[in-house]
Amino acid sequence: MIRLQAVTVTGRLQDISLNLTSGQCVHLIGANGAGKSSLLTVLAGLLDIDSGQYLLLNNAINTYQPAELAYYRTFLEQDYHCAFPLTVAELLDYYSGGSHIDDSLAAALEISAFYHRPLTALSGGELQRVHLARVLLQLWPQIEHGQALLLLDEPLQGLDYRHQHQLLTLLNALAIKGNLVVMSSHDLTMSFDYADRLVLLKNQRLLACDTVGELVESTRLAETLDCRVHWLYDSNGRCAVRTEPD
Ligand SMILES: Nc1ncnc2c1ncn2[C@@H]1O[C@H](COP(=O)(O)OP(=O)(O)OP(=O)(O)O)[C@@H](O)[C@H]1O
Repeated sequence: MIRLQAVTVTGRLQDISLNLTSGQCVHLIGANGAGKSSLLTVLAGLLDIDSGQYLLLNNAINTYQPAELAYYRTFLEQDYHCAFPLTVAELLDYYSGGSHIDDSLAAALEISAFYHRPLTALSGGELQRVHLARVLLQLWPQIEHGQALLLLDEPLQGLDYRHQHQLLTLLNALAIKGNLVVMSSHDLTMSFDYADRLVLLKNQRLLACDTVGELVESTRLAETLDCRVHWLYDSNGRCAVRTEPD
C-alpha cells in the first residue's frame, strides 16, 4: 500500500526507504525528535518531501487531490484542537455524516456516557477517545471494507490501561480486515503484544523495519532508544519491558 524510496524532508527525515503492505499494525518506535510524527505527516500527504518518492497505492502522493486522500486515509494528529464549541455528538455527527456509530467502535472507545457533553467538559483521556472516534468515523465505510490507511500519532496518549487494550484490540481487528494501521508508540510492552511490525527510527533515519519477534531479541531497540532494554517473560510467554539508562 505504501512505498517510500529515499524520502528526505530537510531537518525532519533522512533517506527513508520503506514498504508497508495492507493488513497489519505497524508501530513506529523512536526517541523524542526521532521523526515519528514527521513520517506520519508525510504518509498522510500533509508534509511535502524534498527528495525521494512516496507511492500510495502505486500512485505518487502528489497526484492525489485532498478530497481523494481523505477517502483513503485518516490521520490522528497529536495536537488537534477543535476551534468550535461543539458537543461530542455534534463533532461525531459531522465526521460520520450522521450515520450510526458501529458497535465495535462504540464498545472499544466507550463514548456514550459523555456523548451529549461539550468537548470542553471532558477529561484528557475522554477527549482522546472522542478524537479517535472522529478519525475512524471519517473513513468508516472504507475501514469496514478493509481498504483504509489509518495513521495515528500516539493514540495511546492519555488513555487508561483498559482503554489502551480495547483500542489496540480494535486496531488489530481492523488490520485483519485488510486495513493498514501505522501508529507511533512509546510503550514497548504494548507494542510487543499488539504490533505486527516495528519501524525503528533514530535521528530522523530508519534503523530497522521488521516483525516484533525479529527485533525483540536484537540490540536494535536499545540502540534506537539509547537505553538498556530488558524483556521480562512470565510462564505464559507474556512479557513486560524494563528500561534503564545506558
Ligand atoms: N514543524 C516543524 N518544522 C521544522 N522541524 C520540525 C517540525 N516539527 C518537528 N521538527 C523537527 O523534526 C525532527 C523530528 O521531529 P518529530 O516531531 O517527527 O519527532 P517525533 O519522533 O515524533 O518526536 P516525539 O516523540 O517527541 O513526538 C525533530 O528534530 C524536530 O525538532
